Amino acid sequence: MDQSSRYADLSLKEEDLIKEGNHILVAYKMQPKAGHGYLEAAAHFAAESSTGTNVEVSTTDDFTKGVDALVYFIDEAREDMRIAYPLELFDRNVTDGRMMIVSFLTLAIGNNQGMGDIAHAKMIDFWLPPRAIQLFDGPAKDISDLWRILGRPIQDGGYIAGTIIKPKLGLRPEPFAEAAYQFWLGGDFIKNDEPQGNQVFAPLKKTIPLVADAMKRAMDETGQAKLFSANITADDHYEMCARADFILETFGPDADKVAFLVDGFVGGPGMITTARRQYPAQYLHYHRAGHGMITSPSAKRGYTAFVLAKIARLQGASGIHVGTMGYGKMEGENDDRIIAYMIERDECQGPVYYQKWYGMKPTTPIISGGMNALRLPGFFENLGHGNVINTAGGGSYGHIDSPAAGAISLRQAYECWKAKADPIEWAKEHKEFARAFASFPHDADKLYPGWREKLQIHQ
Ligand SMILES: O=C(COP(=O)(O)O)[C@H](O)[C@H](O)COP(=O)(O)O
Ligand SMILES: [Mg+2]
Repeated sequence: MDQSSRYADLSLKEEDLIKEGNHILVAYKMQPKAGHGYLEAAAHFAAESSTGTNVEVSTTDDFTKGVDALVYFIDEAREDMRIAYPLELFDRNVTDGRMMIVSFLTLAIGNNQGMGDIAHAKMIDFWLPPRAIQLFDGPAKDISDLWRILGRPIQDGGYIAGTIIKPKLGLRPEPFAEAAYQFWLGGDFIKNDEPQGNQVFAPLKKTIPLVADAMKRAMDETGQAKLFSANITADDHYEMCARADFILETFGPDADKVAFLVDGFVGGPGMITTARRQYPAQYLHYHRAGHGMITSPSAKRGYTAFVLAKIARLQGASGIHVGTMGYGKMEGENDDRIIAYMIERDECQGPVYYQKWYGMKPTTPIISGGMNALRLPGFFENLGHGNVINTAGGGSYGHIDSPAAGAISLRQAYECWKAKADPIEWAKEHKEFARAFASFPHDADKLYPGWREKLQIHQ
């Protein structure tokens, strides 16, 4: 059945839809299956994503038609399909009238992902009108809160040197806390790796008090504040809150230095929102492990990493991983910097839409995955600033001198980039940075050929 007379209106202009502000606009890369016309398939897609199904139903009335999603633009050659979703379509909370991201996802990227006449469709961008921005929680805490704790300026407070406790699993409580202490002697921020929680060999109730003690000792030793991002991920929100409450109580007077890490992609929006609403005084760290199943450029369905990050800001993530833009071990490209810009700025051009955030707090780009001091100068150069949290697991615990030396090498890499210095020259004056060359010789060979001779290292 061709539904294009009802679910498509190509006379609608994007700029008018934006001016009027009554719709959420969504851009997809869509290809119908062979034998299906583009507009016909697009209209069916819009029907299935809003009020319709594949046949006319007798219960439809005139009001229903007023909340249809409408295809307003197609460019078949570029697989470009854009749909306007009326705001009224989206489910709102009974308790406080706010919007929920689950409703956006069930409509805009729900059933339409498994339709018989669609070969593939991937969401590449979306635009929210001012009213929708008002109706999402947004972050409660942001990077300026961390800078304040670290005693830095709350604007442009700069690079936060972090790590992930490694090995990923298999440390018992004492060695775990010792690994944390060793890094904190040189660095600012530690996060649980995303699968670390309450394994039988490292019970949370035994590990966390030791980590809190390690933090205290490291702060006494260095005279600096330290930060810990604790994983509270759990299927059951009562379990999640039990973990969070125990952690806050245990850190006691240092509880302001605790962030909560939630595995938000596998755990889902409910987990993020529960953490956001139950603990608005804590920095909320969104770990996105698993996202590659749909965001990978090789995946033709789902949505992009850019879309995921934008969703995370709406939900209230204080920070989310944005990859390493081609400088680390995970998939990514230099121009992924647009992901960081969209979540940290008050307005920004996305791949399709120009989004204004109307003062919603920013979400920190968290840079993680195979990073070390040698890779950082290029990374900062590409991004254009260093106001990020960077967690380098291997880059810290893989430093041949110590985790503290690893941490110091990261900060020196940031200082090197800020000074616009040549990394080899910088290494001559900065020992820990120099020792990163010997620690990660494959990277050194690739990024700084001839480094051995120039630094007079013979091994
Ligand atoms: O454990 C790590 C990094 O460890 P290491 O620093 O030793 O590589 C993170 O889970 C990845 O960063 C996830 O990727 P992303 O940040 O892209 O989501
Ligand atoms: Mg990890």
